Amino acid sequence: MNNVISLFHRTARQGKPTLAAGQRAVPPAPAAPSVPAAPESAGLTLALTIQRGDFSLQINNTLPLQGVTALFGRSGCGKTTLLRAIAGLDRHAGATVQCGAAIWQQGSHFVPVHQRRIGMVFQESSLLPHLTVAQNLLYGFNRLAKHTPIQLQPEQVMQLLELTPLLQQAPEQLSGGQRQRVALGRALLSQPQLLLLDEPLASLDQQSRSEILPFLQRIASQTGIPMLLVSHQLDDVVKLADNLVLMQHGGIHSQGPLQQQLLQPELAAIGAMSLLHAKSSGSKHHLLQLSIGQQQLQLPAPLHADTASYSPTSYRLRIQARDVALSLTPLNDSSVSNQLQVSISGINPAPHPAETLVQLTLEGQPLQALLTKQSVERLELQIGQQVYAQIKAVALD
Ligand SMILES: Nc1ncnc2c1ncn2[C@@H]1O[C@H](COP(=O)(O)OP(=O)(O)OP(=O)(O)O)[C@@H](O)[C@H]1O
Repeated sequence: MNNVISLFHRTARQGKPTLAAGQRAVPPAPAAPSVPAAPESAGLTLALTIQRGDFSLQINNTLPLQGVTALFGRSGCGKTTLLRAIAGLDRHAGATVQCGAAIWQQGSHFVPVHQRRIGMVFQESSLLPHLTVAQNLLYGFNRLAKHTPIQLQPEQVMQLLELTPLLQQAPEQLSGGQRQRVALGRALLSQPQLLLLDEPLASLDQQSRSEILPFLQRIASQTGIPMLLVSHQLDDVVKLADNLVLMQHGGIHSQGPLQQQLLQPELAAIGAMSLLHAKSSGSKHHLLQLSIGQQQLQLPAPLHADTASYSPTSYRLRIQARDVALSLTPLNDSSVSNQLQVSISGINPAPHPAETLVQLTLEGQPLQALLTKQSVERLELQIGQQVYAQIKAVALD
């Protein structure tokens, strides 16, 4: 059984991800350049009605402007249309787009895309082919309007994204993942108050995706610049996002903190999973010692976790519902070492008629278990009951 639990390190300082652990090709983030925190903001207020043939997008919502917010939904539900309207790439009459205190569109007022403080990265990076990496990075930075507040210097961005070795290369000499890193750097150097990322990993193979994810996590934790991330991949969303906006049929079905949003039945249909926040008290014999409230679990430490420079204090655990089993009493004769006391908070139908999705509460955090209906009946599981959750196999992403 693979990928049962994935670990993502979060800084104790900010409570946001800084550097993913596990199969990362990227070492822990170097000492972070000091980056001023982005100002607190009231959110991204949107009022839009867009009609395109049979498709209509209707949005009347305020999205968070903190951390990473994923726009998630089926193909054709309107994610890119919404992102383009936010960026000002498309102008739609009657729309309102307000980012914090900045009104980008309202009535006849329309701030063109180049005057919105937005950094954008798309599926295919659009680096200028005749310029080196350094020149690409600095292209926009050297042309910033005089009054633009500089929150990130080129050296900081190069360090953050480990671009220094690539500076003299041409875009055609870079791998897909490296090109996306440069595109991210260029976007950051435009001094954005919001990063818009439209499937930035979609054109990459699995190896490149896992290489670039930690950099996205670094950006989120070390710059404080809010990100709106369009993604088809729930796995990527769970690794990166703090909030999830679930889009359906041209509208926002629901939005909220990722941990709660994962309980939405629409997401369970894709593959129910849970996100748990755990604290670490270090590692022993290559096993990370983690606690969730009063309860403990152990997981194989990421390979670089034993180094002195790598000592995160909090982690996110991603657990597939199908990898959680339940018993009425603690099991002492099982190979499963992670056994946690939980209470049943819901028993719901699963997409497959033979299965049931059991919602659990573990020290105040939601956990889901996908069981057969037969097992639920045999154990006579009921809401409110205290049971033991065995998290079967353990693997790190
Ligand atoms: N230029 C256009 N003219 C007409 N219809 C369009 C145009 N662009 C998009 N659409 C339609 O608008 C709808 C929403 O498209 P959009 O690209 O926003 O969806 P999406 O959720 O981003 O999809 P995907 O995940 O596949 O990228 C789709 O039904 C699409 O066919």
